[in-house]
Amino acid sequence: MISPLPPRARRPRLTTLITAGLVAAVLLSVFAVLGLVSHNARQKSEREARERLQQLSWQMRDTLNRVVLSAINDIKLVRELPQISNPRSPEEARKVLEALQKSSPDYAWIGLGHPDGKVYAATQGTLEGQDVSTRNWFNHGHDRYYASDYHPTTLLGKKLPGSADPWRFVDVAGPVTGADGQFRAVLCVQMSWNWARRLVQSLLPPGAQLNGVEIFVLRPDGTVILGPQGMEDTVIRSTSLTLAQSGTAGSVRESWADGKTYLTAYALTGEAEDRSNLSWTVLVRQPEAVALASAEQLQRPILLLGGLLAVLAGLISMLMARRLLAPLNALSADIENRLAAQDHSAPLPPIAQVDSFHEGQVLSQALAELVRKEESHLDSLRNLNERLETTVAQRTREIAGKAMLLERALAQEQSTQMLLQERAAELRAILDNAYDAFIALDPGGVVLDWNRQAEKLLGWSRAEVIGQPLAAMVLPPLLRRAYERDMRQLAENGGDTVLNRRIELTLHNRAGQELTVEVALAYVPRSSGHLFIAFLHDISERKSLFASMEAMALRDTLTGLPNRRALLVALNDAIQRANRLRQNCAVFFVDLDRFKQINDRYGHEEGDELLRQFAQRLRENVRKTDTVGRLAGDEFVVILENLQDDSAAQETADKLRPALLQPFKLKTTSVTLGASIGIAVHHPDDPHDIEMLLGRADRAMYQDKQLGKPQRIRR
Ligand SMILES: Nc1nc2c(ncn2[C@@H]2O[C@H](COP(=O)(O)OP(=O)(O)OP(=O)(O)O)[C@@H](O)[C@H]2O)c(=O)[nH]1
Repeated sequence: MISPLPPRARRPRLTTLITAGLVAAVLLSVFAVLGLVSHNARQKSEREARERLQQLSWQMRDTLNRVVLSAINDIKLVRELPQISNPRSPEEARKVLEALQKSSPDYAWIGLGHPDGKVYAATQGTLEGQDVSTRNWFNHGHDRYYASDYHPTTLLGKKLPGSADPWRFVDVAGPVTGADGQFRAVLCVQMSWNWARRLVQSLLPPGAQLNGVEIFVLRPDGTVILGPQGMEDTVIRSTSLTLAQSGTAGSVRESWADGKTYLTAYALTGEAEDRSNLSWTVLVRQPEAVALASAEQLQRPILLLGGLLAVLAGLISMLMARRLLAPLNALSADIENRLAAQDHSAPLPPIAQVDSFHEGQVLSQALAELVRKEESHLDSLRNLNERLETTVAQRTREIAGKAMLLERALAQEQSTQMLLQERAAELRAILDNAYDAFIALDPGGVVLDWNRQAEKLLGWSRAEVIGQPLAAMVLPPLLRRAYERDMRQLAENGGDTVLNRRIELTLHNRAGQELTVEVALAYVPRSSGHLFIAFLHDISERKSLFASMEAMALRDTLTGLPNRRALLVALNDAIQRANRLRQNCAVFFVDLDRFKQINDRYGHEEGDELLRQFAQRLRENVRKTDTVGRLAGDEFVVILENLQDDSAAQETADKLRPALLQPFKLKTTSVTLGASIGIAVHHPDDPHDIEMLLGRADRAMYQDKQLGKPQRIRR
């Protein structure tokens, strides 16, 4: 099976991309051209505007200079006249002055101030005789030509006819000297400021005013002495003013106090060599927006043209792209149909061939080749797939058969497991309820299992001992080394000395009490580590019972003394010790005299009591290391050891006799009776014969009884 292609994300068509790309390129070009043209147009407009404004400022400056210079020239000319330099009368001088005024209508007043500070002659006689000694023109015009700043009139204004604007004047003055070169007077021309206003109007044609061009004349402190309406007498601080006052002329772009940006041309009036006469600043400004309006206007048609070009380019590119991509679209539709075809075994028409352009031709041929290869590849895949499916079906059948077998084996295994678990549970129950304690150990002696009986016997719970070494817990220290040796031997060679046999062991329980147990040990070989199992049975009680019974069998029940059996053993041991130590030992055979009569007279109980007291007296009168026993009836035996010589036994018997003759206090009476003592001594080199030794003692006792006195030792 061929896996289907993943779903395709929606992508724009190539026609759209080409059209969009071309439109974007055209728009980009238009904007680039627009930017360039606009920039150049702005620069050009600005340059032209600046030039215009500068020309205006220069014209204004030159005209101002020229007017003031012309006034100075007039003064220079007139002062040479004798009517002025040496007037005969004020009338004579006045005539000359009025003639000058007539030729220059803007000369509002021309006067001649004498050194005494009073006006000597003046046009229309105005201010004649008045004191002008405090006026600037009078003071500065003594020795040089002086042109004053614009100023509102003081004296003269009141004398002149009324005007809409207050009268403002510019004073131009110069010294008048006589033929002898002596100072005679100051000649002053006061020019009405109206000529300056007219000058502005003549320089600014209506068109320029419409374009927002404005001319300012400023005093050095920035006060507007000539400017647009409302701005006169205000103070301006601007870069252009500063630049102009540095003596340069030019133009700047700057912000004015109204917040707008203006192109401003600046120039400084007065003579470059000496500006002390006149240093007004001429500023000619135009709002930048207006100055550059032509450049801005140029942008609109370019934009329009660009837009049209973009639309046109889009249309053309779309048509071209469609035409170019039509064969490719047919090709891709063909491929899509092939991809969408469900039945891959059905034959599909061949890939369409594109012959209209080279790349399409190469692409369609390459695709046709690819499709051919893919179809052949698909055929191989189909064949492979069929073979694979057959193989898979066969393997599946085999696996199903094996799975069934495995299932059966698993079921069998499960039932075996259950059986095993049941057996294990049974075994556990058997072990837990076993009469004996059960312990399982690994070859290292570590506890692996521990039944309930083991818990009872030894005191540790199963949980406490699992994983613990057994020997350290239950074996007395002395036995541990032997136990470890035995365990090693068991692990190495099976240790048949202990395996499968019952052995007796002494153990400690948890409380530290000693227990005697009978152990049956078995060895279980296993693939997962060998196992020793031990069954322990407590035989402590049986042992103590046996011991007490054994003790009873060796004791005389009436007197508590060793009986005949014990005496024979003790005598045997004494002979062995005597032989080993090369010392003598002796046997006393002691028999009560006329004991029968006690029984007969006082009864058996009193007879028993007498026997007990007699035994006690015997015990008290020999050494602790000596043995006193009762042979039978009223016959007793004393075994004496560590005797230095032959007389030692006789001496002991001699000491014993009087003690035995002391009265015995019975319940009902007190009796005194003697005892016959037979002595037999064993020397280290004598034959080891117990019966013979006892017989000798018995015979000696009989003789003693017969004699009624102690006998000498007989060999
Ligand atoms: N009360 C008592 N009497 C016993 C016991 N065993 C033996 N007799 C008695 O001790 C007596 C021993 O008698 P005999 O051997 O003649 O000794 P005897 O009377 O002392 O005579 P002689 O030895 O010749 O002086 C018997 O009468 C026994 O019945 C016993 O355990 N208790």
